[in-house]
Parts: sequence; structure tokens; C-alpha cells
Amino acid sequence: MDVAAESAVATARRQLGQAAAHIDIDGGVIDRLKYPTKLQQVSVPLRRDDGTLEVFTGYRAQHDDVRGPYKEGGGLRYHPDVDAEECIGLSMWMTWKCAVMDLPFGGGKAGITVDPKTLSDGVVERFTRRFAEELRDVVGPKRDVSAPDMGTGPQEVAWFMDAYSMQQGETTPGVVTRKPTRVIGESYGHEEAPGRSVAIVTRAATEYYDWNIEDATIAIQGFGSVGTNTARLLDGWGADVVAVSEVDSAIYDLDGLNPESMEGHDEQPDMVSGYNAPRRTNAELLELDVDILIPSAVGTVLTAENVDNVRADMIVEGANGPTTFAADAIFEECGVPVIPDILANAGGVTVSYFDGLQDINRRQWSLQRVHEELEEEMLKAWDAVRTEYEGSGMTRRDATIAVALSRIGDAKEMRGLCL
Ligand SMILES: NC(=O)C1=CN([C@@H]2O[C@H](COP(=O)(O)OP(=O)(O)OC[C@H]3O[C@@H](n4cnc5c(N)ncnc54)[C@H](OP(=O)(O)O)[C@@H]3O)[C@@H](O)[C@H]2O)C=CC1
Ligand SMILES: O=C(O)CCC(=O)C(=O)O
Repeated sequence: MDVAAESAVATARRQLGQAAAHIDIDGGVIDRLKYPTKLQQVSVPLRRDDGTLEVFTGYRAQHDDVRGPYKEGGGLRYHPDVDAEECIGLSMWMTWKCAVMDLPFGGGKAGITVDPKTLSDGVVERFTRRFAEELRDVVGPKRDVSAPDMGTGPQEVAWFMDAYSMQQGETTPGVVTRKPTRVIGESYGHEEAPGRSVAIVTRAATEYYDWNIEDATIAIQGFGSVGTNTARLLDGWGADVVAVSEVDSAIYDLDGLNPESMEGHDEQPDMVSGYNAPRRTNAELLELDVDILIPSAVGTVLTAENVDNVRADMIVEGANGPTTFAADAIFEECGVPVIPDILANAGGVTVSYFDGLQDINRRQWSLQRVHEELEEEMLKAWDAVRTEYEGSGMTRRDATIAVALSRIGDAKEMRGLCL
């Protein structure tokens, strides 16, 4: 079956079924985990600057909270492709991600089907505040916490937090994470954490396969929060980042780009299209002859249709869900390791957890401490997955999901929930 168009939830369910077959877990638990506990759909009306009124659809999928509240359950996504199926799939991956990192949280995902580039800053603010009002009953610091994701950043979650706080009648910083650090209290190092974890895991993978990171050529799709931070760190560790992209354009230079000197999509939109280097399309970037390909933009970009043309020797998933189930199987047959999203990009949610610890103690950690603790947690998770994987006959993704499922299954059994 060609699953190029497979939805995130369909991919997530097939991955779940395949991983579950390798471990001893109640089939009823697996059936339960195929579905979210709750899916909220809301209408978000919006008056544009020219006075026209439009209504957008927003979603909040709450997948599973057996190990803790839907807290940290994935960021707020503003993108034209957002739909209920995508949010459910992303919320499932978030449940696995929190369990792989052994964080006491469940998984959720919020999004609105909108292209934020068509909205002025004032409109985005009104829009975000209205979304927070619509979700008021289902979110909260002990219930369900948001963070930024594609199309949103610290400013949007600050507005979300402010709108929620005004409705509650008290400042409630814990309803979101990754707020602007110095202004309204947030852990240092959070913004760069997902990209940092991708870089840490990429380095661990190169060590595992006895490659030298300094000899590695790397192509990164997406030059936003995840892409820029991944590129800058890997470049700093001596790797050659030869290609990066934004939505309409990719650049490729075999001599290596200089990511440190390039501003990211938040810092300067259209940085990539304005950069003086040979051009490629986004599709061509995925097929470049590089050692490591790091898709860090949208999902479902590595599919049965293009996987045979992918020449990278390793895939590290910076984005959530970039590889379809069919493409995964072909990579496995060809011996191309795929380091899954739920491990590689888990730095964001891990620092969200650190943020909660700092919030409880009203004491901020230094940036160096955040970096050190993140590295320790990432390498601990890498080791847990490696132990599960070695000699098991599972793919790396199966092994990663298996680590998560065992922890989730244990929690369900200990709590005595039917499912
Ligand atoms: N931010 C986070 O905390 C985390 C994010 N992730 C995942 O990483 C991915 C990227 O997120 P993030 O970096 O935050 O997002 P951003 O919005 O910061 O950046 C997204 C980047 O992807 C590019 N892009 C958008 N659409 C496409 C497309 N159709 N094809 C190719 N490139 C595209 C954008 O280009 P342009 O600049 O032109 O718009 C931009 O460079 C997502 O899958 C997200 O779920 C995972 C873990 C944590
Ligand atoms: O908690 C965060 O920083 C957001 C994490 C996130 O969106 C993700 O891991 O997909």
C-alpha cells in the first residue's frame, strides 16, 4: 500500500501495533491507546485588520494521562495542514515521548488550521487569546499544559497564558511552558532544547556506528526552532551542515554552510531564500547524497514514493512524524537507521519538565545546568532504547515505542484501571 497520504494517526496506530507485538502487554491496553481520551474541537472566530470576519477550527487532542496529566502534551501548532487526525496522531507520539523520557506526563496536542503568515501580529494575538478562552475548560497546570510548536513561539504562549490567567483571576504561568525566559519566568535553554536534543542524539548515533561526527555531512529540512538549533550545534561540533531549507526553498553547498551566521525563520523570515548559495527544492534536499538527513519541518515527507531516492546513510527525525510506516520498512530493509522523533526531539518536553521543577522551587537553574541535565536525560533515554533494541530483532522505532509502552502498561496495571 502506498501510504504517502497516510494521516499521522494512521501511521501512529500502525507503529503502535507493530511495536506492541514484540512485548508482553495487555491487548486491551493497546486497543485503548489507539484512541485519545478526549478530542475537543472549537471554532475560533477572528476579525482581520481589514474588518472581515473569519472562523477557524482548532483542536485539542488529549491522548493518555496514566503516567501524569496531559501536561506538556505537545505544543500549539498553527499550520494550514492541521486537522483532527493530525492532532490525535501527534498526541499519541507525545504520550510515547514522555514515557521514553520517563517524564510524569501524558500526551496531547493543540492546533488550529491556519496559515499564520497571513495574519498580522495583532490578529495572531487576538486569535491566540480567543483559542485560550475556548480551551479554558480542558487545559490547566495540573490538567493539560501547552508549549509552542510549528507556527508559534514564546510570544504566542505568553498571550495564551495571559488570557487563561485573566479568566482564572490569578496569574497561572504553569498553563504553558516555553514562555519568554527573562520576562515572565521560564527555564533557560528551553527554546533551543528540541534542536539540542536532536544534535545530542545524532552525535550518540554516530558514536554507536563508529562514525566521526567531524566527517559527517548533514542535510536539514526546515530552518525554524528545531532546524536552526540542530544545525548550529552540529556545526559547532565539527559536522558539515551542507543543506537547509524553509518552506519554499533549500540551499546546498558541499563546502558546508555557516549556520551560526544564518538567522532562523523567527529571527529573519526568508533567510534561506535570501542566502547566497546554490538552490535546491525541498524535495531535492531529501534526496541529497549526505551522511545524515534530519527532516525538521512538517510530517510525512519520507514516503514510499521518495524513499528509494533517499541517499542518506542515517535519518534522525527532528520533525514529528516525518517518516511513513511504509518508508520506515524500506529504510529497515536497506539497513538505513532511523532514529525516531519520540527520542530525538524530546529535548523540548524534557526542559518543560525542568521548567516545572524550577517553578515549584521558585528557583531558576543556570543555562549550564539545563544543558547538563538535558544531556544526561537524553543519553539515559538513548541507553534505555539501545538496551531494548540490541539483539531484539526490532527496529529502532519499535524498540523506542516498546520502552514507552512497557512503562505505560506498568502504570495502567499498577493503578488498576481497566484500561
Ligand atoms: N518547537 C518545538 O518545541 C518542537 C518541534 N518539533 C517538531 O519539529 C518540527 C518543526 O518545528 P519548529 O522548528 O518548532 O517549527 P517552526 O515553525 O519554528 O519552523 C518550521 C520550519 O519548517 C519550514 N516549513 C514549513 N512548512 C514546510 C513544508 N511544507 N516543507 C518544508 N519546510 C516547511 C518553515 O519554513 P518557513 O520559515 O518558510 O515557514 C520553517 O523553516 C515540527 O514537526 C514540530 O512538531 C518537535 C519537538 C519540539
Ligand atoms: O514542551 C515543549 O517544549 C514542546 C514539545 C513538543 O511540542 C514536542 O515535543 O512535540
